[in-house]
Amino acid sequence: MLLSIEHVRKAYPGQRPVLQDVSLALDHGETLALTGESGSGKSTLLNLAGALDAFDSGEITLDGKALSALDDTGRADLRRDRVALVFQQFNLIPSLTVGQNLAFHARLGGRLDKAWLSELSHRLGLADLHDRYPENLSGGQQQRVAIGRALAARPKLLLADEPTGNLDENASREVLDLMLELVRETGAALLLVTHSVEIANRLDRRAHLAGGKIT
Ligand SMILES: Nc1ncnc2c1ncn2[C@@H]1O[C@H](COP(=O)(O)OP(=O)(O)OP(=O)(O)O)[C@@H](O)[C@H]1O
Repeated sequence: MLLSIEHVRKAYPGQRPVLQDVSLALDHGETLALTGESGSGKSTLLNLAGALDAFDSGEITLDGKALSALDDTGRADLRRDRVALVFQQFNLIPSLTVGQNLAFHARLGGRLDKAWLSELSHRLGLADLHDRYPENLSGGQQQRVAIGRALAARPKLLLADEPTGNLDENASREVLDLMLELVRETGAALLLVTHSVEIANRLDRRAHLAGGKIT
């Protein structure tokens, strides 16, 4: 098992708990769609799964490591080695070129493999765009850079929060196709937040979040 979430509770200060008792498991290489109404806590759960935030009780185990036992530094180390994220807003670094954005996280984590990066860049149709800046790319191109950047370090877990939410239908299909293809090829597991039933149906499994629990 790559990711195991057991009876997790999470409340933001001064609020009722967003997650009351969430249990969910994800195997190596498995793809899972997380659905739920706006405000149900999907992004919160994704952040916890990626060791980006702390939870109140329960346990999350990522690649054999219990997150409750880690401090901020421990969580940051685990995240850097195992996890990558793709967001709806692309979140590229505006002052870096496409080529520099692609290499950024892999380089930070000391896992830059130039041959793999070059293959990724070709597969994602980005080879001719390396010298451009994000602002001069279409949304679909920006998200392809974000996916390349995420997979460059060969993460075991890819977390994607509405990754095609800002794209039109064609770009959305193209980006999703490429992401699923590369995820399956690299053996990464994928936890993807989506409102789309069509997208959810393309993944191995689906979990629905409501009332602070998986239903
Ligand atoms: N950092 C935070 N501090 C305080 N409250 C927060 C924080 N992040 C989220 N919340 C609250 O927690 C609840 C769940 O938010 P979350 O973003 O996890 O939901 P979501 O299901 O991803 O929503 P959406 O589909 O609209 O993105 C919301 O009521 C939100 O206002």
